[in-house]
Amino acid sequence: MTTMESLIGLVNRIQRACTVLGDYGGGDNTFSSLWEALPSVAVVGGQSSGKSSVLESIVGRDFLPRGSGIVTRRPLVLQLHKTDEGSQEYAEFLHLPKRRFTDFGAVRNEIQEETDRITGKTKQISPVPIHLSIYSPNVVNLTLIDLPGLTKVAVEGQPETIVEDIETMVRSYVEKPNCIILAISPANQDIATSDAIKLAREVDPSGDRTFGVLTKLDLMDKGTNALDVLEGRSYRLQHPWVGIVNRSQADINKNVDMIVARRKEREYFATSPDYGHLASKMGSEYLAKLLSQHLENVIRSRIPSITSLINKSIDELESEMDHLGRPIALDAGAQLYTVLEVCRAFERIFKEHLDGGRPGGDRIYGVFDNQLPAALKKLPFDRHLSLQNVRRVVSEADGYQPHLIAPEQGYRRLIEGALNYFRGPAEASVDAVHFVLKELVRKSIGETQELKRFPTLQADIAAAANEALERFRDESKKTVVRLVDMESSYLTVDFFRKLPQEVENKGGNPQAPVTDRYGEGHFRRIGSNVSSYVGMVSDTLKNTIPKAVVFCQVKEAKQSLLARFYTQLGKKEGKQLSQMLDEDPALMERRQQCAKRLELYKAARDEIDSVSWTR
Ligand SMILES: Nc1nc2c(ncn2[C@@H]2O[C@H](COP(=O)(O)OP(=O)(O)OP(=O)(O)O)[C@@H](O)[C@H]2O)c(=O)[nH]1
Repeated sequence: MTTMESLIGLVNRIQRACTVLGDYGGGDNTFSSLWEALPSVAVVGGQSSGKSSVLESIVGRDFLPRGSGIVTRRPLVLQLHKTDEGSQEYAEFLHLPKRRFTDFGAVRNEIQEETDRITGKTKQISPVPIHLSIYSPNVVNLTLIDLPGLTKVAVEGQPETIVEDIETMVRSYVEKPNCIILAISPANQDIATSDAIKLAREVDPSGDRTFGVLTKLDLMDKGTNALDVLEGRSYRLQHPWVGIVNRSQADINKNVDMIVARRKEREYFATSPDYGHLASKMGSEYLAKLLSQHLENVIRSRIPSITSLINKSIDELESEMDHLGRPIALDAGAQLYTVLEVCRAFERIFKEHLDGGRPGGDRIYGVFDNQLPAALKKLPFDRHLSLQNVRRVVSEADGYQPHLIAPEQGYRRLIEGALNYFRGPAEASVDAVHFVLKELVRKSIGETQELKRFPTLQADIAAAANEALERFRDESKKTVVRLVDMESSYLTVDFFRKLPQEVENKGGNPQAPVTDRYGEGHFRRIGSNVSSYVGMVSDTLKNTIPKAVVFCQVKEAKQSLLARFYTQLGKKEGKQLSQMLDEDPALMERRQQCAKRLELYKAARDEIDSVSWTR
């Protein structure tokens, strides 16, 4: 008994948790349904087949709404809990957890009102179940789901589609492989025309999970009996048919007590000439026990697959939660911590791009190894040091008094003019590296998983990093321009000392005319001297510009890309921090749903663990 109570109770508790979280099968299919994995008994029957009467008889109480038209418009999950003999009967609704109903007339009203609460007075139907638990010594442990009666015509006030809507809803329950179908048919109607059997045959052709119930045996025409059905000859099912005699309308009007009705039913079968030999397997009490036992067996056999579904779902949900990121705490300290964590993750990735491990850093070397030398090579020194220009510059520098030995001023002007050209490639290298760094920031932001959920913080980090890169660029430009300026501020004396003297040069050729001093050869020599001096400077800058760029931009970016951002962060208030951690609403919603599901599955796992002795 303990086992039975606990197993059915276990499924009851999980079912209730499912309903609270909006899982009642069907509907939202972004998550696998736990509800659908749980075995349940659904009661199906045509209108007036005696469905309500069977349920009330199993419970031993009048508690279902009555009336014309479609009364049951939401599934009613009826959980029966057997209590000790002599204890008081009471009912409880899941939606009114603190209230105990001892008056079953009030239960009936509450079912009606709760139905209307969701469906309105429009007489629509809704798949959201009402959960009712009944605690009584007169019940067996069993869970039944009462569904709207199958109908053929809509009555006044009901939408035209109701006939189809009801069938769709009932079908959505009974087609699930874990659903046990309690198919109610009246004996005073041809079984071939039974709505319940028609539907059961469709969804469970082997009859494995269908229990046939025949009501109104007492209303059959005199001289006829239902033995062909009850003995499985008319329509064969894997489980034996159960015949029932409920209270007649007259009994209901006279308020015949349910317990009395049960006794009368027992007597009916015991004394019936037709069914006497089946008496021990007929009646609503027998039906309740049969179902309870069967449900327990099914649950026991399903526990391993339910457990594995739960474990699989927990794994999936946890990995999705990891992917979505855990929820952020509300206090400023924790928020600051989160922001810093995310920033560090970004910085780590950015550094990997520079130091290797991730691609991109090599493009900076590309600037130094290709772009800069190529740009230096392309500088228009040929033009600047053309014979014509050398002569012009030197003559202009000399003024009215041509130089006597060497054109000191001319040299200086030519060299200064040439050195100015180096600014271009120097600044271009700074810009090129700046763009590489900027691109790496963009890439790193994209690659920081932790940042994906915070679009605002993402934009803040991007802005702070780019602002820092701009600053580094300015500093770097100043430095490289300074390197160039330094070259013109003081020329390398050694170079000129080592230059062969023109006079000595001509020593080998004493006949050379003195006028040559102002001739072509003279200026060509000047040009060539300046050119080799500039070549030497070019070689120096080819080495020093990269040093300056790395020092001012690359190293700074590695060390203090977000330094200012961190300082500003320290001054921020809780509200500003939470604005930074503003998440994408769709993502928040998804996380909330995942968290809720995870809670459900974990609760279900705990429930199952708590009855571990079932194995
Ligand atoms: N004599 C007799 N009457 C029955 C029996 N079962 C049900 N009835 C009567 O048949 C009528 C319909 O029974 P319900 O239990 O309300 O049937 P239902 O399938 O719930 O009907 P709806 O709620 O209208 O869909 C009632 O007047 C019952 O008293 C039975 O076995 N014998």
